[in-house]
This record gives sequence, C-alpha cells and structure tokens, in this order.
Amino acid sequence: MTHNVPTPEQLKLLESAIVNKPPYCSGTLQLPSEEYILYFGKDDVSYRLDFTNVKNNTLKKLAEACDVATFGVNQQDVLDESYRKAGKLDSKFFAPKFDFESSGLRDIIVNNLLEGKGADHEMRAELYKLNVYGPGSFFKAHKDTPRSEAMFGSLVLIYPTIHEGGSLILRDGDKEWCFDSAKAVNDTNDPKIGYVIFYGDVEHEVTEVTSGYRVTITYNLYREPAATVVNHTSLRTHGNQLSNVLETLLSDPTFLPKGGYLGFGLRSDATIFEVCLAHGLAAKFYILYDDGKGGALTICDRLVNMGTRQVETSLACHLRRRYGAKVIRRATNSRSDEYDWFRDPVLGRNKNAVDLKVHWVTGMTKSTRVEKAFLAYGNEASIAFMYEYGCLVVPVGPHGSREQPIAYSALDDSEEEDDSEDGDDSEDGDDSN
Ligand SMILES: O=C(O)CCC(=O)C(=O)O
Ligand SMILES: [Fe+2]
Repeated sequence: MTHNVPTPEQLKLLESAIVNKPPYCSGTLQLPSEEYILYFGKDDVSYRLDFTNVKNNTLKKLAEACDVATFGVNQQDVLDESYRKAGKLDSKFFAPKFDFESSGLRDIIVNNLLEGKGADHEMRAELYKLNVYGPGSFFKAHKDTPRSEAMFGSLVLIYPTIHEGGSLILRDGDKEWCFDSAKAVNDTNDPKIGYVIFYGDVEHEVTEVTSGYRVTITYNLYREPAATVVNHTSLRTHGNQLSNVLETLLSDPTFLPKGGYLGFGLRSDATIFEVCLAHGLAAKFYILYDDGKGGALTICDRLVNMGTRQVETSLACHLRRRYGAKVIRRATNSRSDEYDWFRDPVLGRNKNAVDLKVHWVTGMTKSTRVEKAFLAYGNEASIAFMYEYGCLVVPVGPHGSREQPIAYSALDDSEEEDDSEDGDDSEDGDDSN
C-alpha cells in the first residue's frame, strides 16, 4: 500500500528546488574606450580623466574636488570618519561617458536580480554619487538609504585604477561574500570596469584601501512605475526550478496519493507562494507559534495579540481555543500540555493526533522569528515567551485533482500516525540553504 505521506526523497527534491541565490551579482565589463572617460568639476573649470591612461595628478584633483562623505542615519546625513572615510561628489559635479543602456547591465539586472520578471522598461538606473577612496579610506557596514518606495537596489561601478584593498563585502543574514574589485580591474593592458549590483536590503562595506585610489560611481536602481513594483525580495528564489519539480511531483501518483498539506518555513520571499498559486494550489500564510519549551506547535491564520491577559493553559491550548489555531505537532516535552487536551474529541483520542498534518519541505528560519512575552499562569503569574515564525501551508489535492480543496481529518488519518516523518525539525531555525 502506498502511504499518503511524501517520501523523504520527495520532500528533499522540493527543498532542493528552492535555491537561494546570492543577493548580488558582480563582474567586469569591457567598454568602448571613450566610456572610460569621466568629466568632473565644481565650478567653471572642469577636468577630464581618462581611466585607460590615468594621470596621477588628475586623480589627485578628483580626490581634492570631493567633499567628505557623510552617511545616512535616521534620515539625517552624518559625518563620522570612524564609519565612513572617503571623498564623494554629488552627481551634479561629474559626468561619466559610461552609458548604462549600451553596457549590457540592464539585462544583467533584469535577468539576475529581477529573474526576468517585468518588462525591461520598468527598470531605471539613476546616477547617484562618485566615491574616491585614497589610502586609509573605507566605508563600514551599512545598507543604502532607499530614495523611494520604487528603489530596489544599487549598482556600484569600479573604475580601473591601480590600488590595493577596498574590497566590497556583502552580507545577507549569516552569509557573506567578497568582491575583490581591486583585483578585478587590475589589468592596465586590458582595461575593464568592475560592477556590483545588489538588493537594497543587503548590508555591504568597503574594506580599507591600503594603496592607490579606488574610484567608484553608484547608481540607484528603481522599478517603475511604482504601482507595479514586484517586491524585490520575492525574486530571490529560482522560481522556475521549483515550478518544474512541483509539476513533476504533482503528476506523480505516489506523491501524496490522497492529498495532504505541504509546509514551507518562510524566507524573505514570496516566490514559493507564487509558484504554488500558478499550479492551482491554494497556498496560505500562517504564523507558527512555539512556546520554546517543547509544548505543542500550532499554526494560526492571524497574528495574535496576547495583551495583558493571563494565559491559564498551555500556549497551544490557549491559541487553539481563543484563536482557532491548529495543532500541527504535539508536545515533545514531558511536562507537556497533554492535560489540556484530555477531553478534546480530536486531540484527546491519541497523543499523536493533530489538527492538521503538515509535511515540512523547509524548516522555519530564525530570520522570520519574532519573540513575544506574555503573562503565564503558574503558582504565581510569570512572564513566558512565545516565538512566531512565518510559514506557508499548501493544500495538495489527491492525485488527479491536485487543485481540489482537501479536508483534513485527524481521525481519518490516525492509522498513519506511526509514520516517522513529521515536522519535528520545523522550529529548529534551519537557515541552511
Ligand atoms: O564604493 C563602493 O564600493 C560602495 C559605495 C557605497 O556603498 C555607497 O556609496 O553607499
Ligand atoms: Fe552603500
């Protein structure tokens, strides 16, 4: 008999199709020679700098023309040389011959950062600043200040000057990448311009330049018109791969033959949701509640505000009674909340019974975890904590009619209770991908 649970291999296949790409792309471009030219100046006198043939005194002039760079803190520009030591020019004081439109970068941005979504003309690159980093200059970790709702990222171009240090480090969650731009552009015989493009929520820093001058220009990237902005973070997952794997599994008669529920711990990402909808699966967002002490896990279709109300039962029981939360895993802690379920027609029957059995494809991520305190009841009132995670629960109909809504009944399912697969690791903060 085929069990109505996905095999570990089937779940793994789905999980591995959710590949998170780095949140940036980088490389070098060879430009027509005149595009290495930059004009700058703050008054009637302007200078011409040709990066294919850099004259040190012109480079020095550029450094001298710069203002000391500030950075944005709480909507204000702040000068703090322990944080950012560099020179900068506002866009009215310089004019690169570099042409964004003929550079090929639009395609790179649309295909890599926007995963090909949206018509090209909706993306606009706006020249923003020029930065000069002499020896001892750096820019500590920061995120770029969004200039409008429509801004989704930044483009940094690094001109080919001989220098050392000044790598761009990019961070997203606990992952880190380094683009050694000095190395990328260090070829005097064959000039190239370095580029790094990253999403707006990516933390980045420029390490100290130890010799020479590092010159960069930055562009703000916008999606336009603003009304059709696709949440940029939704584009990080390879949607096509997931879509193909899901397609294969849904047409596989051994995959959840009678239907069931798939669960995905949320990344900062809506692609899984979009892919499921595209396959006719009515994916729904839930909040997973965990008391952090091994009590039962529940999912609830709304955020719960406990206020100052004292909770007199286990967290799971309270959420189930008051907010209609569904128990998806029973307590693992021996001092559990079993007593709470004693008379319950569903949960009282069997210590493994749940309101909804969810087959987790990806676990919860710490990055979506919110910790909240509430008043718990004991011998005396005490503060307890609960942890909220975002997750997506996807009903999958039986083979042959996957889009059909399915009604889960713990009682019907009880003969399969001894299946070893369950959501045990769902709250373990599995950020790995
Ligand atoms: O110069 C660079 O490489 C990065 C500059 C930067 O992060 C900024 O201007 O916000
Ligand atoms: Fe920046």
